[in-house]
Amino acid sequence: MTPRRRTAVIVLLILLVLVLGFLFNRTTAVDLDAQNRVTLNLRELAKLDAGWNVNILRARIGLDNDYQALARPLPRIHQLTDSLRDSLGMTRGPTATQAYQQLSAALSEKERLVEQFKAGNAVLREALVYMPPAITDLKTELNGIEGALVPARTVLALDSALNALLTDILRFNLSPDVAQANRIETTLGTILIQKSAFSPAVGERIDQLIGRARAVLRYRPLENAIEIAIGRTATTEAIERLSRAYDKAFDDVQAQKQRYRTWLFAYSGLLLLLLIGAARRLVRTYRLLGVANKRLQASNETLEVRVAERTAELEAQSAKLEQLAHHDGLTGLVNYGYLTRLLEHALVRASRRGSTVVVMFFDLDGFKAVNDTYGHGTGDLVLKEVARRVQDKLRKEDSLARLGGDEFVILLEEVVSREGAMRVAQLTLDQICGITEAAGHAVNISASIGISSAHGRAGAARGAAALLAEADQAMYRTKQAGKAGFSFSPQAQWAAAPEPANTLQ
Ligand SMILES: Nc1nc2c(ncn2[C@@H]2O[C@H](COP(=O)(O)OP(=O)(O)OP(=O)(O)O)[C@@H](O)[C@H]2O)c(=O)[nH]1
Repeated sequence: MTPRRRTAVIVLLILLVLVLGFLFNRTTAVDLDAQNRVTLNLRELAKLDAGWNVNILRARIGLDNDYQALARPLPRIHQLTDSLRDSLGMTRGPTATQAYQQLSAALSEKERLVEQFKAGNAVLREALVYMPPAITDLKTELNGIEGALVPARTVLALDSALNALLTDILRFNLSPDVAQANRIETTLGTILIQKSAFSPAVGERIDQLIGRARAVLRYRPLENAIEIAIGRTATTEAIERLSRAYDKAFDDVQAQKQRYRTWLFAYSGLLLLLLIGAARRLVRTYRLLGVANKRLQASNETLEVRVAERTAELEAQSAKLEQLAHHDGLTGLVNYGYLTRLLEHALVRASRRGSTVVVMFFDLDGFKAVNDTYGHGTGDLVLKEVARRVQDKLRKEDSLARLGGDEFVILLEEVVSREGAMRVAQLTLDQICGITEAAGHAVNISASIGISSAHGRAGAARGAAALLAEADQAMYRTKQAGKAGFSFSPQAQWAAAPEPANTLQ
C-alpha cells in the first residue's frame, strides 16, 4: 500500500468513526427522570398558584387576617421556576424558552401586585371592621345625654346621615361606583355640618368615622383594580402554556432521536457491510500471501539446492585448481613452487626442534635417449614410473617434487645422520635403475643425485633457495663425475659433525 493510499484509508476510518460517534450521541435517550421532574414541577407550580389565588381571595373577603399566607408559597415558587429554567436545555427551539419567560414575568408581576394588595387591604379591612360598631355606638350616644343636649332635629339628622353612611359604605364596598361615592361624600358633608352641635368627644369619633369612610372610598376601587391586574397576570394560563411547550419540545426531541436511531441503524448496516468487505479482502490477501510464501519457499529450497550444488562444484574446481597450482600435471607430484613452501616450513620446524632437513636434487641419466628413441609418450611413462617408485620408498612425512623435465627433488625431515641420507639416495638410485621397460620398450636409465642439508637454527637460516642451489650444484658434480651416483654439497650440515667437503660416492 502506498503512503498516500494509507493516509486516505486512515482519514476515511476516522471519518467513519466520527460519524458513528455523532449519530450515537444524537440517539442517547432523553433523561426521563428530568422530563418527569419538569412535569411534576409544573404540576406543583400550578397547585401553588391556585392556592395563592385562594389566599388572595380569602384576604380580600376578610376570611384570613394572616398576610403571611400570601408570601409563604413564594420561596417554593422561586425554586420551581429556577428548576424549570434549568430544564430548558433539554428542549429544542425557542417556544419553551418564550413560554418560560412569559410565566416568569407573570409571576414577578403577580408578586409585585400582591405586595400592593396587602398594603391597601389592611387599611380597607380595618375601616370596614371599625365602621359598623362605631356607628352603632355613636347612635347609642346620640340617644343618651348627647342627644338631650342638642336639638332633636339635629340628632335626627345626624342619626339618619349615619344610617345612610353605613348602608352606602357597605354597598360601595360590594360595588364601588362614582355615583355611590358622590352620595357618600354628600352624606359625609352632612355629618360634618351636624358635628359642630355635639361635644368634642363625639366630634372626634365622627372624625374617625369620616376618616375610615374616606379610606373605604380610596382603597376599595384600588383593591378592585389590583385584583383585576392580578387576574390579568394569567399565571395559570402561563403555566399551562409552558407545560404544553415542554410537552411539545420533549416530543420533538424524541421524534428527532427516533430519526437519528433510524440513521444509526442504517449506518451500522453500512459499516457492517464495509467490515465484511474488508474481512473478505483480508482473507483473500492472506490466501495470496500463503500461496506466494509457498512458492517462495519452494524457490528458496531449489535455490538452496542449486547453491549447494554450485558450492560443491566450486569446491571441486577449487580443489582441482589447487591441485594444478601445487602439483605436476604429469606425475601428480608437488611442483617447484609448492616444494619451496614445504621446504620453508620444514626449515622452520628444523630450527625450532634442532633437527636436520635434507634436500636431494636428482636428474635422470639417459632419459633423452628414451624420448628420442620411443617418443615422448614412452618418456612420460618413464617419468611417471620414476615418480611412483621413488614415492613408494619414502616416508609419509617426506616429499617428492618434480621441478620439470627429468628433474626431481626429494625433501627429507628429521634425518638423524649423513648415513641415513646416503641410504635414501641409494634406494632412489636402485628404484630408478630398476626401470628397464616402458610401453614394451627396453629402457636404460639412472640418476645423478646432489645432496645438501641444513641443521638446526643456523642451517635453517641459510634459506630454502640456498639449500636447493647447493643440492643442484652437488647434482652437477655427480653428472660431471660420471653420473649414476650421488654427491654431498660442501655446505651440508649434520647433527654429529659437519660433512667433509665434496665427498663423491
Ligand atoms: N617425455 C618427456 N620428455 C621431456 C619432458 N620434459 C623434458 N623432456 C625431455 O627430457 C630430456 C632431458 O634432457 P637431458 O636431461 O639432457 O637428457 P639426458 O639423456 O638425461 O642427458 P643428461 O641429463 O645429460 O644425462 C629432453 O629430451 C627433453 O626434451 C616431458 O615432460 N616428457
